[in-house]
Amino acid sequence: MTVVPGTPPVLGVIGGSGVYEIDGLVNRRWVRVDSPFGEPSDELLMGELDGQKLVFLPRHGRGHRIPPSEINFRANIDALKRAGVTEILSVSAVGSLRAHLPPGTFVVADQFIDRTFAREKSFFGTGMVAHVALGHPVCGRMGDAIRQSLEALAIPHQRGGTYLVMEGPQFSTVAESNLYRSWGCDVIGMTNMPEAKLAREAELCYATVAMVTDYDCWHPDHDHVTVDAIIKVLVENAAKARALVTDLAPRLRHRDACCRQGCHTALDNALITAPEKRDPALLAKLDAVAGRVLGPRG
Ligand SMILES: CSC[C@H]1O[C@H](OP(=O)(O)O)[C@H](O)[C@@H]1O
Ligand SMILES: Nc1ncnc2[nH]cnc12
Repeated sequence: MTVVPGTPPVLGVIGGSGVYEIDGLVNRRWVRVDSPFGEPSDELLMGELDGQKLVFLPRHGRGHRIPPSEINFRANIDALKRAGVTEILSVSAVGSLRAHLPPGTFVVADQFIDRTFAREKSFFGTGMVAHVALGHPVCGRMGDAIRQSLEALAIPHQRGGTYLVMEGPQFSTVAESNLYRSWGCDVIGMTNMPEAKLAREAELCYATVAMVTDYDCWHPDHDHVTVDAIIKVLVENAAKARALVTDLAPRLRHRDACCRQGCHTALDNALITAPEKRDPALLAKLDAVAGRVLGPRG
């Protein structure tokens, strides 16, 4: 769907570890959405929250079936775009790389360092090359609204922070954890890249709420990170995340034009392949992601 001035926002929520459902949705239904990029993680849960259209996708699938490296991020973002989503809230569990960010803190991350290496990272490729800007990888307008919600709900938080994305599925070594700290990173997780890159290519606003579940292994009192310890905090964080979505949805309802930061027009100056050299098969797959600039049939 092309975002034109006056198009009402449709909020997409990608739920991470511990967030497999959304409370309070009316007219809720799970809908299968096919993508030319393969299988999304699950069906999409559609409904309305306080009058705001919302589409929810559990990143690992219901029951947490899919590990980080096997998530089909392209299919997920493409399916959300096909479902009409215009802005994405990504909710993620992370480890803390900073003493002042204890478990239970929510970080509205605004930068990423992408250390993943085994994932498809672009919708584009041979036959249709594109280079989108990523200096500011998240939507600042959404970040402002998220901060308002976190303040209203009295959830301890930090606005801004760098999220190191590792391949996983194993947690880091102490040497890696200390390296990432020396790079100035604040939190560590396994999923927000290439998700944020693909959202930008698909001209969707994207914002991350990174919920701290543990101090990563650099911390002298936390020699090992364990799933058991994480899950305990995760359950508490997940309840707060659902409250956050409920508070945030109406705050995002009013947008009378495309995103001021340019998220909805990211492809305007990104396409480089000469029209006569473009691959029709790839163009056909890009109908949803890049239909605004390529036309619905490329
Ligand atoms: C359950 S701990 C590790 C797991 O949790 C995070 O996932 P998500 O970002 O989807 O909440 C982390 O990236 C790992 O995939
Ligand atoms: N310490 C950690 N490292 C990577 N991903 C995580 N998700 C939650 N805690 C994490």
